[in-house]
Amino acid sequence: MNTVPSFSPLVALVGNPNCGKTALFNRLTGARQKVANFAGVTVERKIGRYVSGSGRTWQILDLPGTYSINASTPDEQITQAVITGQHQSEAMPDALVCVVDATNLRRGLRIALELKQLNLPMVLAVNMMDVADKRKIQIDLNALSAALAMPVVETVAVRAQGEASLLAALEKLPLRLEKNPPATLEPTSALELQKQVNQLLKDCVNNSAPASVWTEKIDRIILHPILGTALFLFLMFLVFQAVFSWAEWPMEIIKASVEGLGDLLHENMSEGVLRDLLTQGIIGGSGAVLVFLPQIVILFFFILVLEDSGYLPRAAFLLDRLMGSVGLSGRAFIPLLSSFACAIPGIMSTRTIQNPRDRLITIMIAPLMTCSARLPVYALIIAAFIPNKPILGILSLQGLVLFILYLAGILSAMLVAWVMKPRNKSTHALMLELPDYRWPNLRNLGLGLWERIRIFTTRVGTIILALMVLLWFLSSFPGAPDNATHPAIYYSIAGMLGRGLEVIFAPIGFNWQICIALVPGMAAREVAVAALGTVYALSQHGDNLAQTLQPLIAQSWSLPTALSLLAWFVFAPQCIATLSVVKRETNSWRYPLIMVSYLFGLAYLASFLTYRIALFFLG
Ligand SMILES: Nc1nc2c(ncn2[C@@H]2O[C@H](COP(=O)(O)OP(=O)(O)OP(=O)(O)O)[C@@H](O)[C@H]2O)c(=O)[nH]1
Ligand SMILES: [Mg+2]
Repeated sequence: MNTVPSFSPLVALVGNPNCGKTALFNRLTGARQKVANFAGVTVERKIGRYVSGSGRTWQILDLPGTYSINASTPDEQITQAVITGQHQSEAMPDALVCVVDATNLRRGLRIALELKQLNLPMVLAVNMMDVADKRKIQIDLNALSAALAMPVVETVAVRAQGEASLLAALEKLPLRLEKNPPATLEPTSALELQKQVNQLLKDCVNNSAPASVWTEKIDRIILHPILGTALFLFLMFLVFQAVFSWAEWPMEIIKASVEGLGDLLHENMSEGVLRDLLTQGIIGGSGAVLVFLPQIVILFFFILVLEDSGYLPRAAFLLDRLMGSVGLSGRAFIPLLSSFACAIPGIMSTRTIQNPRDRLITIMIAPLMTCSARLPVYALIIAAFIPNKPILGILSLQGLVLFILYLAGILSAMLVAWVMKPRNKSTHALMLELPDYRWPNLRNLGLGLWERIRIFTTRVGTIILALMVLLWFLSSFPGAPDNATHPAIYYSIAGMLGRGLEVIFAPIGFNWQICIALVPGMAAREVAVAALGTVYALSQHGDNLAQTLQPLIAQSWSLPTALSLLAWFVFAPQCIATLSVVKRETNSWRYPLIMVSYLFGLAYLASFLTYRIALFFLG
């Protein structure tokens, strides 16, 4: 009988940022952690496992990339703490896999030499060998292995079986069952390290080919102050145009299916509470959000392509001056850009910012970047109130309005950053790595989009659904009195709440139906759309249920109200999940509280001005 080894070693993947650690981790463990072509993608430790041929279970730890084991940023500190056994909740690893980028060995070998001092069993994985081969970089793995006195393997983390050699090397690694005591590091001088690296490169690497020619050529345009900036603006604009024009027909299909389902239930079920709950509460509510799936997918398509191509750090360079003028560090660019997807990963990736004050400012303004959950709200109101007419022949007016809303968020963020900026701040040059351009990996792109579809539909099917059922009950009971002049919802618990809130929000043009929707909208912003769907489905007299949300609000809101609501959502105090992440990252309640209050204030002010000005001009 075979005995299965019971000891499951903990192996940590360590190395420079952007060398492919997470790609390897995903390959080994079947996980789907985020992989992208810029430094600082992974900012927290992630654990996974795989079972090797011998039956042994290995625990694999993916860590944030680091340039040296002497950490300077909060994400690097995590890596340092884990590998030296000082992390509070993580045991010291039993072995290390040092991942290096074959096209950037000079930097990779530096950290390999540093890690070697920890005296842990270690394998060197020379990754990106496909790229190195193309560039005719020859690496003598045997010589490197002999010089470093450790197994050296080549890997291609983006190719099937690209990790096989690493698995084989791990199996052969002599592992001790008892843990080493935490190592005390004796820092080697930078000069000494450099000397050793130079020697290794001389003995083991034959690199006569120049660096990527393509990258240099493309950069001449993309990093050009005028051409590059124009291209950046064009790209951003393209995204918003695409969100509206490409999404049209898939949205029609979803809308028709949702409506068809509603009609089917309405016709085939007998009248009663259950039918109302299903058609008005669930289909009217969750269905109203589901329609926006295509727009979300298109937005993420662009984000993922930009992330994987290597464009993002370049955009950070282009905008560094502009950001510096309001006191933001160029490093804030990527966290802020990620916040367009969702503020939560954006806020987490501020861990790559070294200066605590810079980091705090970035956290505080991250929610002003329009997250994808707000897209349904914008899209709903824009589609209902902004005519779908072309301007200058090619641009759509709806896309332009969406662009302006995003821009309004960005400009207010810069204003807030400027207000928070320390007055005597010395500016320092932006040090960011520019990775080589890469074709976005199709599998990655597909997985990334699938992940988004899954997250979105899960939200529709769980939190939004649950809230809509609750809202439906609150909006249906108690029923209308006998002499009712309004629809029943007006007299319900939710109706009373909405009418109470209307006192506060009437000056900015919100009716009681909108006020009801604002409350569950705090759980997640797209819920506001679902809630409007339910509330308006219930506000209907008689049997004209077939009407979907968009024509309903077009009939019942004035244009100033619609504009005011758009302005509200540029600032709309963020969802509870964001606040709890701010609490965690800043370690206090102070900043989430400041954040809610200042955003609420700004939202109210912006809506008030918008409403009043619109009333003045539009009557
Ligand atoms: N061609 C090629 N690309 C690779 C390989 N390994 C990783 N990549 C790509 O390199 C980029 C960086 O990969 P990640 O796995 O995110 O790198 P990381 O080391 O986890 O980076 P951080 O989390 O920022 O420290 C991605 O665009 C990957 O698709 C490889 O072997 N060959
Ligand atoms: Mg990573």
